[in-house]
Amino acid sequence: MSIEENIITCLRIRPVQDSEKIIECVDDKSVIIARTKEMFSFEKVFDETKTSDQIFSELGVQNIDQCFEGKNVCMFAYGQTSSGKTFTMKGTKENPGIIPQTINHIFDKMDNESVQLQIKVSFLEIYNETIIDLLNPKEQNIEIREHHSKGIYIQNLTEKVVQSKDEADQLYKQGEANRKFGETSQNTQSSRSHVIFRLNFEVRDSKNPTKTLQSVLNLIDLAGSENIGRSKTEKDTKTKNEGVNINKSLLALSNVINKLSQNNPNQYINYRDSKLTRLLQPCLGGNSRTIVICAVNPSAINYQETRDTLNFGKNAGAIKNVVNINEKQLMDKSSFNKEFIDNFQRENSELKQQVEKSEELMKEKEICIQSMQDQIEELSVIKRNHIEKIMLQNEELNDLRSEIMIIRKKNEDLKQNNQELTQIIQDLREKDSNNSNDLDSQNEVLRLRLQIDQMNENMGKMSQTYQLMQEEGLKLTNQTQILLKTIQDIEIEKTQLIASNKLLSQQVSDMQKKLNQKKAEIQPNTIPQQQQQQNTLLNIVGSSSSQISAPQSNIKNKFFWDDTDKENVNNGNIQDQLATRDKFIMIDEKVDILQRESFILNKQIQQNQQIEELHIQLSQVEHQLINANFKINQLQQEVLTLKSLTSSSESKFNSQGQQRKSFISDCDSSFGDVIHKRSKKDDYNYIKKKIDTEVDSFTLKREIRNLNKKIKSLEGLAETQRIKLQEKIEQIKWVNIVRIKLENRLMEHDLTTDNLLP
Ligand SMILES: Nc1ncnc2c1ncn2[C@@H]1O[C@H](COP(=O)(O)OP(=O)(O)OP(=O)(O)O)[C@@H](O)[C@H]1O
Repeated sequence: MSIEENIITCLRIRPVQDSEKIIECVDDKSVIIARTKEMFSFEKVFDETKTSDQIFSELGVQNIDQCFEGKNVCMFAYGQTSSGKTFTMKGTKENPGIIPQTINHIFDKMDNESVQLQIKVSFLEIYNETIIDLLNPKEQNIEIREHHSKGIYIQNLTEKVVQSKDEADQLYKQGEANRKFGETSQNTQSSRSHVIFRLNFEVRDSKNPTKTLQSVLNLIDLAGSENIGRSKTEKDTKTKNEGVNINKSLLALSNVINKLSQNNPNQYINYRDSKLTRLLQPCLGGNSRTIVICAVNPSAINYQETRDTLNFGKNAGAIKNVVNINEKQLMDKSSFNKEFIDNFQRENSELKQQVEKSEELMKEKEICIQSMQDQIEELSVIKRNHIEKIMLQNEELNDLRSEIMIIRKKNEDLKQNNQELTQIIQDLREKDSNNSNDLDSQNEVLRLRLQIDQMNENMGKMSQTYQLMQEEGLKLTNQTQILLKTIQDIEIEKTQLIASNKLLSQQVSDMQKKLNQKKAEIQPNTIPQQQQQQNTLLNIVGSSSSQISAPQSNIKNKFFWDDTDKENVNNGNIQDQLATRDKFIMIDEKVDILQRESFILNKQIQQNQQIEELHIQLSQVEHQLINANFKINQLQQEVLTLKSLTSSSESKFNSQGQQRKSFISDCDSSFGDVIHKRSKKDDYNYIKKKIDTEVDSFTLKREIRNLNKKIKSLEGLAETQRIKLQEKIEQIKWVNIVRIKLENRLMEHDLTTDNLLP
């Protein structure tokens, strides 16, 4: 039974903030565009006050129920982006749309009316002109096919039988999660694809068990048409491309609708222009009840899009579909059995053929498997060999790594040595131009080796010399100690001498005092001539010894003059004359004593002067001694420094020599081991480093030689100083002897003078 009916069109106006709306509802079936007063009629107009529940109960229930009667039903929302299509079809958690409400309704109806129903669910998406199975998005091979009896169908699309509301709901949610959404200028959660949620009904007719009713319910949420020029996402190539594809498919849909609306049976309808129109083909002018929900956003800015949608609805409403009740006649028992047996036999023969083919295939596969097993075996052997080889190579590699590590370490050491030695070589080259040109040659290496051997010999000798020097150094130290002791003794003697000198000075001053006393005693009893003589004597005492002889002769002259005078006075009192003469004799004697005393004093003064000179000499000698001591200390210090230098150089030389020896032997052995693995450059570097090491040894030995020379020269200097010191000591000894002699003389003189004193 077929029923011709128009596509049912409804309008849903979404609520907007804009005060100026471009459409006005005339009644619940028509609207007019405010500006143009164009009127558009629909089966139903749902203004912004209508809820999703109301829409479903007024529009959904009655149409979906058609599926239970074997009629195909298709319901889709059409409109610009952000007009409320998804809100209408899917809805939100609080306001579930048509699809979730349909699921509820179907299973509620099944339960309530005991309908024997089998439902299969499939869910697909058309994204950028590609069909994606939303229940199995990994499936790539999804294609639209057409069958003479089945009609248009989708190959490999997942179809799942669902027994309950929850199962269906679960599948819907699963598909929704795989769906493509994105942000557009007008919608942050914009559908970037068309989605078709499909339910296949198979209803067993309770009145006639030989019949089943079969129908398909397509619930479609189309992607919104988008003004790409106005889109802020223009820069985003991906979004732009999506927009282009969406618009292209919607244009194809619009074209199909346009043509169909003209109701010209001869007109060619190009359903193949897009996947969308191809899939919707049965719903557009075919066997389906189709409900188009036109969704509009009535803001002034959307005037053109709203008008287009209204026109789309108008055109769609003009399309006539032929709705059939899709029955499937089930056979009676005998014909059913016959058909069943026929089918069974056909299937059986098909299966036999398949089995034969499979067996052939099996054999081929077995052969293949066998050859593959053989190959696997061969490969296993090869693999084992390879593993063994790899293990060996790994071991070799590890050995090589450790060798490389050692060589690297040595190279680093050598680099360091090289840096030091390069400088030395440069010096050597400057000093010895003959050597400079030959350093790189093997001959030079040999020559250097000879030199090194010679130097080693010299080193042995030098070590002996060094020992001798040490012994001499010890001797020198002892001598120095003795000298120091002597200096100390001299110091003590010097102090004693100073004390004696003071004593002597005191004695001299005492003597002068005594002399003055004598003078004072003589003065009152002397005649003017005597006074003159006394004065002369005092003058003599105070002057040098050479001046003494003149006053003596004067005194004597005086005596002679006195004798003449005596004769002159003979004519007077003889007694007085005799007394006077005695007096004169006594004075004469006293004068003699004084003259002697004066002479002794002069001697003492001379000796004092000598002692003073000796003191000066002594202090000079002491000063020299201090200098010599200081120099000796310096020399000792230098000797010590040189000793430490020599010992450190020697130890450095020994350790470096040891290192070099071990390094050279290591290098030799490493070189021998890895010679086949090393390049010529390595060999060159190796030889160069060896030469450098030997040059280093040569330089060190030369340093030691220089140091030893220096030690020798210092020792010579020390010896000279020691001799000088010895001389000084001799001088001091001599001074002491002189001093002692002088002291003895002074002692003797003291005694003499004491006797002379009254
Ligand atoms: N009738 C309505 N009542 C309340 N909110 C609505 C209504 N219609 C749409 N909206 C809201 O408007 C926004 C856009 O709606 P929706 O995503 O359904 O548009 P769309 O036409 O599907 O857009 P697109 O084509 O870009 O996917 C959503 O936030 C939605 O919740």
